Amino acid sequence: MDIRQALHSDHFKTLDTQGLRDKMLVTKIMVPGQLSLTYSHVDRIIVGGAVPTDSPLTLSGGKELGVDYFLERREMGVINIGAPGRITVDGETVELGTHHGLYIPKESRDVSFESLDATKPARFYINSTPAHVRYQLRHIRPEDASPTTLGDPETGNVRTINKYLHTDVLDTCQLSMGLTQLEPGSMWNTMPCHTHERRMEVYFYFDLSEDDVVFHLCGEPQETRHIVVANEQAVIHPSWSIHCGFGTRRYTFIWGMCGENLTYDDMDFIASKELR
Ligand SMILES: O=C[C@H](O)[C@@H](O)CC(=O)C(=O)O
Ligand SMILES: [Zn+2]
Repeated sequence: MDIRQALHSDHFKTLDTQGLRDKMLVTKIMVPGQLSLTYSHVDRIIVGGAVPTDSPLTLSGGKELGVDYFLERREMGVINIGAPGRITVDGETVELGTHHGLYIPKESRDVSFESLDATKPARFYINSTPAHVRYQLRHIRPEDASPTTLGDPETGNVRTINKYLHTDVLDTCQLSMGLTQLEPGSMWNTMPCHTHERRMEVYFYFDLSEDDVVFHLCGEPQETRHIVVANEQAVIHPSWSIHCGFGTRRYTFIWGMCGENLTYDDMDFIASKELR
């Protein structure tokens, strides 16, 4: 696993472009035939992807976490952004179409990821966080994900926020996750932006062509920087950082949060004119 240390805002200020990318950007997520995981010291979130081709991919690596098996003391959220696939958790198989999600509870021992058709693989995006209670395995279909459409064409940010791992949908220990889809012609997400000192957040951008990018904004509100993000890359934010962006074209992203609370609306909004 790629290990990322936590980043202090004083250090953040001193970094150049490559330095920022090395600390915050995760580029190795969707690798055909592989399970790729990055471990962040920020609230110990694990971020990654599984792209099964000819054979199933199995979650292993308990040793790296100092436990007997991966989810011994963790929970996991998965959203499939590829073709249909299936996930088997301790003998129970769930078929996940495009944009279907799965919550896998603590103490799930055997977890494997498969594509229905190896030539059109599933692309499972994964977030996992420490957990201390075992809740229920749960399949979340896009229509279950509590959609809210907001924004305005005038401000270029018409988008639908789908909340997959959210208190209205299911119980989790600390992980929240959802998928936000922008309408054609809308390029901005999360503007006006916010921080939430109580939770860290990871943004994973996808549905971008080879030629398109997202200018992702991060940093303390009065000390912002941008990171140019390509398709299927993620940015890890400590809780002091804003997180928002604009694309060269519309895109979709998955957000995942963990920390002190599960209160989606617990955000401190920042007036755009206050940003520096
Ligand atoms: O804390 C919540 C997260 O930053 C996202 O859910 C915001 C988002 O999807 C959006 O405004 O487009
Ligand atoms: Zn946020």
